[in-house]
Parts: sequence; C-alpha cells; structure tokens
Amino acid sequence: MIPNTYETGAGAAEKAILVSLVTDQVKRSGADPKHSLEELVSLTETAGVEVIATLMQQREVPDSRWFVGKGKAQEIKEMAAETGATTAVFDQELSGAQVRNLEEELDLKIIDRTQLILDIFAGRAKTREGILQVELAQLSYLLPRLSGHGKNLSRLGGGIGTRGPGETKLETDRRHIRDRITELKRQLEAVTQHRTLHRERRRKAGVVQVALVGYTNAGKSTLLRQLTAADVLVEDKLFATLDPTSRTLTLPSGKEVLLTDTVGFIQNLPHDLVAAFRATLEEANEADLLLHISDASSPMRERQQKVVEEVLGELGAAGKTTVHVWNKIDLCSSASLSLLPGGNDSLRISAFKPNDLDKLKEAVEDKILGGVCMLRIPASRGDLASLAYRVGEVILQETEDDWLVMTVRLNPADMEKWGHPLVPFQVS
Ligand SMILES: Nc1nc2c(ncn2[C@@H]2O[C@H](COP(=O)(O)OP(=O)(O)OP(=O)(O)O)[C@@H](O)[C@H]2O)c(=O)[nH]1
Ligand SMILES: [Mg+2]
Repeated sequence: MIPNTYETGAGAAEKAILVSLVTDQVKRSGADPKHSLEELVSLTETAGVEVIATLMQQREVPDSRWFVGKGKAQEIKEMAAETGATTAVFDQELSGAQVRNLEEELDLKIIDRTQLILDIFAGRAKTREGILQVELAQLSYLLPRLSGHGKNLSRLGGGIGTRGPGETKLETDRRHIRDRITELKRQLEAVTQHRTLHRERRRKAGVVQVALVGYTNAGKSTLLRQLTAADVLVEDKLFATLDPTSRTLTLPSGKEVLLTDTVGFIQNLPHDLVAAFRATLEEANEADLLLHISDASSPMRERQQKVVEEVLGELGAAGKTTVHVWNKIDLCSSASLSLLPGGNDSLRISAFKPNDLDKLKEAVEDKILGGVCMLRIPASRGDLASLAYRVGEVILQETEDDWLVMTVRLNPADMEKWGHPLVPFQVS
C-alpha cells in the first residue's frame, strides 16, 4: 500500500517551487526561517523532487484564504508556468481550506512541510512498527484536512504527497478513518508491548542500554557502524534511519553494552508525528545513557541541539544521563571549532577517526561505570557473581573460605535500577 520508491510516475523528476511565509509567530518561534527553508530544500530533494526556486514572504499573519498574499500567489503561478513546476511546497503548515484554494488558483499540487516529512517517512519505513507508525501519523494529519484536497491530486497522479493512505481512503468518510486510526493504535500497542517485554528481559539480564539520539543527518548511524561494525544505512539524506537498530558495543574494559540507533529529530516536527513515533523513541527513553550526537559543521548546530533537547523533554527523557557529542569536527574550520559550546560532558569527534572513537568509548565507560565498591557474595551464589560482571567492571575477585570477594566498579544509578540483588552483599 505504501510504495518505497520515489518515482513520480511521469518519468522525469517532479519540479517544485518552495515557499516560506515569515509571520510574527514564525519570528517568535526562535527558528531561523532562512535555515528552515534550506532544510526544506534538502527534504524536497530527499523526496526525489527537483527544487526550481525558493520564495520568501514576510507578513504579520497568514492570509486566511491563500496563506501567502494574493500577489505572492500570482508570482508562484507565473513562475510555475515559466519553469514547468507542478508542485509548491510550503515550509509552514497549511489548513485544508488553504490547500484547496491554492490548488484551485495555482493549478499546482500543494504540499506542506509536515506532509513532505510524512512522505519521506512513508518511503523509508521498513518494519511493521515503522509502517504502522507512518500510517497513523499520515491519517492523523489528514483527518482534519479531509476536505482540503481537490481535483488536482487525482489529476496529477503520483509523486510527493500522494503516497500512503491513497485516494480511495481519502474519499471514505471521516468515521472510516477514525476507525482505522483506532485499529492502528491497537496494533501498535501490541507491537510496542512486544518491544517493552524484550527491553524488560534485557534489563533483567543486566544489559546496559545506550541510545544514539540527535538531529537528522548528525551521524548517528555512521557512529553505530563505526563503533560496532554494524551494517546499517548511512546516507547524506534526511531521515535515513526510521527504525531503531541495536548492536553490541564492546567498551575498552571488555564490558559489553547495547547501542541503539534511533530516528533523527527535526525542527517543527509536528506533535502528532512525535506521538506516532513514541514507540520507537521509547528506546531513547528507556536507555541508561544517551549519546546526543550533533553535527558540529552545521550552521544551525546550536538550534539543532536545542530542538533535540526539546523533543527529549516532550518524551520525558530530559533528565537522563547524557554525553553530548559534537561530530564531524573534520569539516569545521578552527574558528568555528573555537566557538563550539564546551562543558565537561561534551566531546568533539569525527566519526571517521579511530582515536576519536576510542575517546567516545571511554566516555561511555566513564558514565556507565562509576565508583569502586567491594562485594562479599556467598560462593554458592554464582548468579550474583555473574550479575556483578554484567552490571559493572570486576577489577579483582578473590575467594575467602565460602565467600567471593569482588572489587567492582558500579554506577550508582545502574545499581538502583537493576543491581538490587547485589545491595545486601555490598561491604564498602
Ligand atoms: N565528514 C564527516 N562526515 C560524517 C561524519 N559522520 C557522519 N558523516 C556523514 O554524514 C552523513 C549522515 O550520516 P548518517 O550516519 O546517515 O546520519 P544520521 O544521524 O544517522 O541521520 P538520520 O538517520 O537521517 O537521522 C553521511 O553522509 C555520513 O557519511 C564525520 O564525522 N565527518
Ligand atoms: Mg541514521
């Protein structure tokens, strides 16, 4: 039902004009509209569509009918006629009525930023969970806009914005879509439960979980690949990763942790979308340690870091133990590096430098393995001894009569979570 290719159907690449309306509200949001528009160019190209031009307009508030002003709408129309563009992509969310009005007036397919992101996600989703999440997000987006799509969608055929629920579904009544949303939520719940059980099992077994989180294209999958030799997709495209992948990472001490790659974040990610991807992002929420990866070479690096922190906050993962990692420093000038925000918890690396990877592993080790303590365990309790090995770094182990005396480096937070059986045996 959801094709995985970006073919336009017509053979030649679809051409689009990108439009950003800078309203007072946009100005207040803290996002830089110029950078946001540049990001929209990347998103559009990721969706396999050629960008013909970008237009910006300043207005206090959007026009209720056309979103942009009438003059700007005319300009888009003329430009499309000259260049053969068939689509206009807007950087801000449009109402159903605005989409309909613009489609009729401009005779173009009208897409907004959210729809474009959803479309890319639809092309990326591979696992059952991913596919369910994307469909849920698409339907939640479409429901309030059901009347918004006019004749143009069917006339123009395939291409961006037409993937997913499909026309026949769009024509069915809202009730039908609501039922489908309920059903998708139910199915997702079942998949999520399965994932939760899996995670619980890992936790009980004392497996330390580390999640790579960060803005899209920051280098999370590259790091998973470099650190664990995992065969994961790395691409200079936005949202290359949609489904979480986990691999075992061996730390310098030989201790093993589970490292998970997650979906990237982006600014103006609609709340509905975040909610739909909650199940996937739970991986981040449940991790013992977060590696927050940022692209140090991006002109928007600080804004991107903030966006990620905001989304983590929404997910309830704000207070988690985190290592901030500035990646891609090989692409930074020394001037740009000198302006990079520092702090004790932040590292500067290039994912392609083996020394930097070692630095990162050491930082993970330091965070996970805390202070040294001594455990006195009855020699008969092999289960406790192996738990100690799994949750910490055993520095020394000796036998005294019927006791095992172990010197172990344990993280207090980890002990609190799953080291309970060891607590009565801690002697110093
Ligand atoms: N020069 C340089 N490029 C890097 C570095 N790390 C990653 N890249 C490149 O950045 C691009 C994006 O990398 P990914 O690992 O796919 O990024 P991601 O964070 O997984 O992105 P999403 O899955 O889209 O969220 C790729 O072209 C990588 O080769 C680095 O340290 N230096
Ligand atoms: Mg990725």
